[in-house]
Amino acid sequence: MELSEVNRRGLGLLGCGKMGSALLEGWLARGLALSAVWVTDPHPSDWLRGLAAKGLRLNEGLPASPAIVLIAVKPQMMAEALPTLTALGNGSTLFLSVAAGTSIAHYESVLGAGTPIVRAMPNTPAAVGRGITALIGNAHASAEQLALAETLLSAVGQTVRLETEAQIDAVTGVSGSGPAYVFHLIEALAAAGEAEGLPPALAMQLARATVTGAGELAHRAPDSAEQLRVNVTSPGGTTAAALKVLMDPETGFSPLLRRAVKAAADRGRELGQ
Ligand SMILES: NC(=O)C1=CN([C@@H]2O[C@H](COP(=O)(O)OP(=O)(O)OC[C@H]3O[C@@H](n4cnc5c(N)ncnc54)[C@H](OP(=O)(O)O)[C@@H]3O)[C@@H](O)[C@H]2O)C=CC1
Ligand SMILES: O=C(O)[C@@H]1CCC=N1
Repeated sequence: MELSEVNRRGLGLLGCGKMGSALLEGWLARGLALSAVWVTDPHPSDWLRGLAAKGLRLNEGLPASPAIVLIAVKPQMMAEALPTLTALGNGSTLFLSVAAGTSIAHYESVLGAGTPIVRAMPNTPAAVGRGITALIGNAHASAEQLALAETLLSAVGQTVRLETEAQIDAVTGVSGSGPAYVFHLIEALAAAGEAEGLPPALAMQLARATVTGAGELAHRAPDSAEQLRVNVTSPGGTTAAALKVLMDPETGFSPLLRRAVKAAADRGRELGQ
């Protein structure tokens, strides 16, 4: 099943906020027809309204048997939103969920045990084609349906298949939530620059360019992250002085990120209860 099949049978989107929009934007850029998209969202953005004026179906329900339905509502809205989709369960429609926490077993219990489901965890760099999405299907998702989910998700970045659903909470802690840690790094780096006497705008410009530049270098260079770090670090120099603080085994980055990623993964597990 390829994009032509989606254009023929349609794609439903339940919840089109930050993540749903990022994915939809990428798919439209890759050839998904506006006329094949049905979106349900109580407060559509101006962008969505603009697309509706050009042929996307907004809050008009769903087609009789869409190839795929993307579920992109917050886990907290799931109890209200999911029952609206039960008529499509146990059929040939693939459900693709990006919601943190909500398990495949939960979808099966609401939509029907024979429903093809792919659970995925993307991230917001998908909006610029640089996301990474981990995915796993249930027993009823065919090889073609998994391939379709992968085709769609690879339109907005890299994809990886998981071996077990249990891995997805750790994935959420690393890459799903991860962009927020990096944006906070920019904020914290800029604040530290200000504390060293730089004007706020200059500190922010330096911090943002440094994080995005280092990210691009990590993306393009063949070297390991460790080697890229070593390349910046002159013996006895300024970077070594900073890394002594950041690589402290008790108070440095590693134990801090370990706690942060654990908190995110634990919250994912909690949302799944
Ligand atoms: N943001 C991210 O970085 C990532 C998010 N996710 C997952 O994606 C999902 C969506 O997150 P995100 O896009 O950030 O959240 P948003 O709040 O931006 O988007 C959710 C959208 O769903 C709408 N909505 C609420 N209730 C319903 C309903 N009953 N039917 C249809 N639509 C409804 C919301 O409308 P309103 O605002 O009016 O309530 C909103 O537009 C979550 O499950 C999250 O776990 C996964 C990976 C990364
Ligand atoms: O914060 C959240 O719960 C979602 C899941 C991953 C990123 N955002």
